[in-house]
Amino acid sequence: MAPVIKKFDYLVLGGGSGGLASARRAAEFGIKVAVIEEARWGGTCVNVGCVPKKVMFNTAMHAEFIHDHKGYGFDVDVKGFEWGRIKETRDAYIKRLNGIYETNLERSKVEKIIGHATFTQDKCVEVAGQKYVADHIMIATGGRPLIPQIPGAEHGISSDGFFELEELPKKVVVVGAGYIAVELAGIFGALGADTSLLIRYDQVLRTFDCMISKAVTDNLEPGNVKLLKRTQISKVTKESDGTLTLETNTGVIEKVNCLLWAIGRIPNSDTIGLENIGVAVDAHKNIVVDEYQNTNVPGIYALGDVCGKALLTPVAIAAGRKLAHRLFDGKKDWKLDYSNIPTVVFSHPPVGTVGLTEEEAEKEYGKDKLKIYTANFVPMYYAVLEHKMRCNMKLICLLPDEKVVGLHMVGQGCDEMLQGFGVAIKMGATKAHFDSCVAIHPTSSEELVTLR
Ligand SMILES: Cc1cc2nc3c(=O)[nH]c(=O)nc-3n(C[C@H](O)[C@H](O)[C@H](O)COP(=O)(O)OP(=O)(O)OC[C@H]3O[C@@H](n4cnc5c(N)ncnc54)[C@H](O)[C@@H]3O)c2cc1C
Ligand SMILES: NC(=O)C1=CN([C@@H]2O[C@H](COP(=O)(O)OP(=O)(O)OC[C@H]3O[C@@H](n4cnc5c(N)ncnc54)[C@H](OP(=O)(O)O)[C@@H]3O)[C@@H](O)[C@H]2O)C=CC1
Ligand SMILES: N[C@@H](CCC(=O)N[C@@H](CSSC[C@H](NC(=O)CC[C@H](N)C(=O)O)C(=O)NCC(=O)O)C(=O)NCC(=O)O)C(=O)O
Repeated sequence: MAPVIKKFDYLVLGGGSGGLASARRAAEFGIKVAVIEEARWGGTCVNVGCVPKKVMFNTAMHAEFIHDHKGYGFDVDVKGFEWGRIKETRDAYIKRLNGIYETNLERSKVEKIIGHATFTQDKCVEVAGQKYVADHIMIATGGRPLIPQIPGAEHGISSDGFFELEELPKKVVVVGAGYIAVELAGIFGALGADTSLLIRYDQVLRTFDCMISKAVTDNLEPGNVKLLKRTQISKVTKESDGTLTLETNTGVIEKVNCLLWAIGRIPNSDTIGLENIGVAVDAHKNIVVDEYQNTNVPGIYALGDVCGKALLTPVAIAAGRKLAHRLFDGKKDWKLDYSNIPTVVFSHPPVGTVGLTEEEAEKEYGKDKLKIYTANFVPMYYAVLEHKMRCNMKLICLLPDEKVVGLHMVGQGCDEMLQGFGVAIKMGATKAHFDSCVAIHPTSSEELVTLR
């Protein structure tokens, strides 16, 4: 006899950032909620994304600061760096977080279902032979790294594999020009690996403001990352000594210990039986949703990376919580406003950006309607050091009242500097509002309120 179909008020596919946040918020409203997860609680962010990446970024920051100790008068001998040790403590931290997330679900009275979820033709969700139904079903199955279709590509790893590395590879090649490529190449470089970054064009982060793109590209080599422009791999061969030989359009790269693909991600929408229920996806397999996270099928919603828009943890969390309030808390109009989402790239030094790029602003409003303010300075931290990492800032203002429509910066501390400015911009701040705030001295952030 077939097992009885279990019914919930709210069924969530995916126990990552969006799924967990939405499920737990929904459970606060006294309804019956379940979340299905096939791997580890916490999803990409906790297990193979933001969290372990930030630990490694912090590790890399230590490596950078060690070089600066001498300039500040310290006589410090570095005897070595143990990748294995930070990996062990990092793994233990992630394991603790997995447990915390599991306990949080139990505390919130959200039922946990372990296994791979797929939609069936009879409009159920099936996990390991058990069927489930719900009045409201939300898909937050995230995405996975893209691996190119070239001979030998399987000898490379993705960002997932980065977190499995047991030691710092001697010679590394990272391929890609986005967030992940820049962040992971920066970490490898700072920690002392012979690191090359292969990009298809002339700059990294090409979708960012041109100032950011140029500054981050220029900062790669001083950050111990060799940049190979207009270079694409056509074939990867694994040699008998275990190293990789890469054939590219600009030459052969030999004796590579680690090849890392960071060329984008694809949504996990093709493994969940969407065809059985007719949920629409776009040409990139992103689930198509409206501004309320509704798919084309009533009662089925999607959010986070699987929708392909602003692939960031706080976006998935915020969309998930808003949806829970809309469906179960009577907040009929609640939805996430996807405009002015602040974001940081943990490059060396980091990037902070919110709002329109200069190119986007020109396209939307016309060049003559904009006033652009910039700053380019050496932060005081470097005053007593031989090496200098400049800080670049840009404020894009819309005339006549100079409403700030874009803020871009790259430099030491810009990661932590952005959130407050993000609030101001979300409130509709003008240049005059920025100017009316007295500077905090001496900080890099004061430059943003004294621009002329
Ligand atoms: C290397 C890296 C670094 C990043 N750094 C940052 C950062 O610094 N800041 C930031 O904001 N964002 C960062 N991100 C992006 C961030 O991790 C994602 O935007 C976020 O995790 C998306 O959340 P989600 O809920 O949409 O999906 P996920 O967190 O990916 O969760 C999806 C979950 O669904 C599960 N799942 C998939 N299919 C099924 C199925 N059929 N059945 C059951 N379970 C299933 C998966 O196992 C997974 O646990 C980073 C990403 C990567 C890869
Ligand atoms: N700090 C944060 O908040 C982080 C956020 N994330 C999120 O995860 C998302 C995914 O990251 P990521 O995988 O870096 O993707 P991105 O979309 O950021 O970047 C991928 C880049 O790789 C380049 N590329 C594409 N195809 C190829 C190819 N065949 N060969 C070489 N290069 C190629 C493209 O740049 P080009 O066209 O110039 O070649 C493309 O922009 C990010 O967009 C971000 O939203 C990830 C990490 C950190
Ligand atoms: N922002 C601080 C705090 C870091 C932090 O949030 N730590 C997390 C690490 S996992 S980071 C995983 C990520 N969390 C967040 O992004 C933090 C969420 C924010 N505080 C909020 O509530 O909106 C996420 O995917 N969340 C989904 C969800 O919370 O439902 C933690 O310890 N969490 C334990 C706990 O929550 O009890 C920092 O960077 O130091």
